[in-house]
Amino acid sequence: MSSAPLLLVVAAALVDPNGHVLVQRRPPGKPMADLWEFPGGKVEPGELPEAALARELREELGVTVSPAALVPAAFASEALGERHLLLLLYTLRAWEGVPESRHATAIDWLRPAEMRGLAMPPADLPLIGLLERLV
Ligand SMILES: Nc1nc2c([nH]c(=O)n2[C@@H]2O[C@H](COP(=O)(O)OP(=O)(O)OP(=O)(O)O)[C@@H](O)[C@H]2O)c(=O)[nH]1
Repeated sequence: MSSAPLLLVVAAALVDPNGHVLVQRRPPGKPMADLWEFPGGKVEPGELPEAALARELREELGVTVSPAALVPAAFASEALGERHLLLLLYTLRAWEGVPESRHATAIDWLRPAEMRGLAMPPADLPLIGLLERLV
């Protein structure tokens, strides 16, 4: 049986009242540079997933989020180099502040169907179809 250390990543689909979802473009110099992704990041040791995601959304977008507002939506499980990525995707419909790109080179609001034309990490591709049904 093969084994690889798990990398636990949390990400959010911020959904606006028109059913558009925020995506952001990864900056150059990071793995998967220039691909579009959902905001989020790694869960640090000892951190709860929802607290980690609220922290990432504050750092990356400058918004304040209640962990209780994060609704589990879907997950992806995908080999990532020598590790194995477990990506937990939440939906979020309420936050405080106006999202701005503090880390990403760009942000955009798209319907899930419109994401099919975007360059996104392989783990995200199956999540688009799931989001289409949820948003
Ligand atoms: N945030 C996010 N990460 C994703 C997505 N899809 C996906 O494969 N990943 C991968 O999950 C990992 C998350 O790492 P990250 O670099 O965003 O995490 P982080 O903010 O904690 O980064 P840091 O190490 O610079 O502090 C990366 O390998 C990234 O490519 C996604 O939609 N959103």
